[in-house]
Amino acid sequence: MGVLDIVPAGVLSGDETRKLFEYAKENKFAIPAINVTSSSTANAVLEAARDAKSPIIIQVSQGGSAYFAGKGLANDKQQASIAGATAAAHHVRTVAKAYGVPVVLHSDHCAKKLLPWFDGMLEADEAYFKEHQEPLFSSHMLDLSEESKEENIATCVKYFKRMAAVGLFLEMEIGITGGEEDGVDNTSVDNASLYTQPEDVYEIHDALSKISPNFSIAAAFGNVHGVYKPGNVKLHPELLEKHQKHASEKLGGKVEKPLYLVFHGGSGSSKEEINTAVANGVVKMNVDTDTQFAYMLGIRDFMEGKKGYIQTQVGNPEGADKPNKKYYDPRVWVREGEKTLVTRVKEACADLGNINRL
Ligand SMILES: O=C(CO)COP(=O)(O)O
Ligand SMILES: O=C[C@H](O)COP(=O)(O)O
Ligand SMILES: [Zn+2]
Ligand SMILES: [Zn+2]
Repeated sequence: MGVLDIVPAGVLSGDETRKLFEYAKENKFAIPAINVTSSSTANAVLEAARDAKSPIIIQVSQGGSAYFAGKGLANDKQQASIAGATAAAHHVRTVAKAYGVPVVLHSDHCAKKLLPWFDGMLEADEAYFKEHQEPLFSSHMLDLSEESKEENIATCVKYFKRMAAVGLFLEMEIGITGGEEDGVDNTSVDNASLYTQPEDVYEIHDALSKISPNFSIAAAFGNVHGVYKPGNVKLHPELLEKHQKHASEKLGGKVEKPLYLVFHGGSGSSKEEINTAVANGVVKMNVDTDTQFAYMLGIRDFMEGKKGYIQTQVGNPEGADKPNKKYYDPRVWVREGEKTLVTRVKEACADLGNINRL
């Protein structure tokens, strides 16, 4: 039995997303969530998943969404982020089935000030649901982790009711991810808020499970966005076991790991940290910085290696009359970035045990 016995190829609904996460948790593997910013990066992620025979999560951040629509557009009311997220979703929906893999289509961190972006995506989900009886996306993230716990939970409850009505999955964040996300600077937050407490995690589980089972929790365990030289924030994925134990006890002990947990800041993590996280019920690990670097690598090497062929349209080291069209065509050099991105996404799949899972 494999993932395709549980869920179909193509973009999954919220219910199917939960079924996939349940299967991953039972079989002790997790699925990488890769941030994409263009059809090129999205296609490379799908290509990697197809080659690795793996389900995959494709996500867009607020800034990545705006980029997808075009940096030349105004975004003062989140209009470019809404249009770009919608365009990215339609693109992935259109091509995903051709790659033959199940895809969780997700939007990344949405802080309080970015809620108009969330509202716009939700309206697109609701419109899509009217026509197709399923939402446009599989899942969205709400990140009110910088607000009080009470406000965080209340906001999630409010949105989750509307999301559940159209079959969406919710990811929420409690405890802060360090580093940077979408112009939110968490580089100097208080250390304690980088580690979530089991009681807080259960309080969220209790509030959200009354609405629908289709949600996950990004509980902080020292996560940081970006790759920096080792500092004083240390990743402690072993703490996640406490969340599962506490929730299990509160729920009567029948289910050993009741929570679907999410690992933010996957870039630069050691294999050991990843293994511990997966053993403790992490079903989704976000990777952005490392895949950004990977996409650049192929293009950098091409530009360096073919330097003599990209200075003028005609004339290269092989002769003054030789044409260079085969070198400056973006399908050639952008493709090199796609190839190195494919390799890095496959590595993320391997790290998480997400290989040959279809
Ligand atoms: O958590 C992430 C996106 O939400 C990705 O973090 P990294 O950029 O550190 O991989
Ligand atoms: O939030 C973290 C993700 O890496 C998104 O980053 P971004 O805002 O640079 O797109
Ligand atoms: Zn956050
Ligand atoms: Zn994150």
